[in-house]
Amino acid sequence: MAERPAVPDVDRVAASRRALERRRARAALKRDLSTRVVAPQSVLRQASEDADSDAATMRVTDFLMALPAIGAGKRDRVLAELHIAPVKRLGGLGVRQRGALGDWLDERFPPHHPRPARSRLLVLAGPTAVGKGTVAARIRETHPEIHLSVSATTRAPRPGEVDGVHYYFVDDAEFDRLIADEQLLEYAVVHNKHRYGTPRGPVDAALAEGRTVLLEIDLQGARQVRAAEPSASLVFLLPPSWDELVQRLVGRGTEDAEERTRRLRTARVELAAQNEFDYLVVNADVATAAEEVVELATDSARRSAP
Ligand SMILES: Nc1ncnc2c1ncn2[C@@H]1O[C@H](COP(=O)(O)OP(=O)(O)OP(=O)(O)O)[C@@H](O)[C@H]1O
Ligand SMILES: Nc1nc2c(ncn2[C@@H]2O[C@H](COP(=O)(O)O)[C@@H](O)[C@H]2O)c(=O)[nH]1
Repeated sequence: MAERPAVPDVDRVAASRRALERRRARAALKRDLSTRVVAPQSVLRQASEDADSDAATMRVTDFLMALPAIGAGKRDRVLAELHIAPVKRLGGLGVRQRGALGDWLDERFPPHHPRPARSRLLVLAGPTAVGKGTVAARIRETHPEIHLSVSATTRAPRPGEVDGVHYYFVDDAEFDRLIADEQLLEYAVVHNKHRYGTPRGPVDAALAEGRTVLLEIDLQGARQVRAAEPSASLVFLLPPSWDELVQRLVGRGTEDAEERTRRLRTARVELAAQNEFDYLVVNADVATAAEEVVELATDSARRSAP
């Protein structure tokens, strides 16, 4: 029998580097699935459209285990029910298997359906460090006709933050007074730490002038606004990936490790609630995300015009 030619060392090194990159990319994709930064249906779609994608090379067992609230028992029952062998990779599924898995995902993780905007009151929410403040600042710069609400907060200013511009920085007694006088449209303790609230007066005044109003607030606040004003449009800002979100939080450098952990815990809860929102906007690029939000605002204004 002819001997196989030896694989040159350089090829072996390159191949093992590629394999390592693949494993890292699949691990990142699993983090995106478990935190709901990406929908499982879009990963399945990617796997079927591009045989060379990271999604295609992921084992179905790993894919299922990365989904929120799916343990080993559930995984095995799903594989048996859908007649999928545990060794299968997403890219190697047959048409029927892919269809069955897609149907199961749709039932277990209902896809998001955008809802048309109905009023000039727009809420921008999303996990910590996704870029809500940055996108809002860009809108302030490029669309001065949109009124950006300035919140009251009991947290201390960060370097560079100006009272009355970024927030109204108040103490606990003042925040209590605002609540007692019913001056807040909504308020909440955010990240289990400080209180934040939207002053009602400026919002009412801007709406009365026919302006579009943008509130940059957390999930609890968004829910309160929806309850008080059901026609408000709720926009949820998503990061391009979980790792990018962590990178942005660390890169901002304004929180210590304990506070970052607290914020990332809240981020998971907020991401799990994204389907409550009318629109999902991915903030991969600030200018593009800001324009998408402005378009929604313009659309709302048109629909709510008398
Ligand atoms: N599209 C983007 N690409 C890269 N970096 C971004 C992008 N958007 C925002 N950032 C950066 O991410 C960091 C967090 O942004 P920002 O403070 O606006 O987030 P946030 O959602 O308002 O956070 P929090 O809820 O914690 O206040 C900042 O350093 C900002 O410069
Ligand atoms: N419910 C409300 N949440 C608010 C308001 N203003 C800001 N926020 C949210 O707080 C966190 C943390 O903000 P940070 O400036 O300390 O990083 C962030 O998610 C904001 O959206 C508000 O008036 N009401």
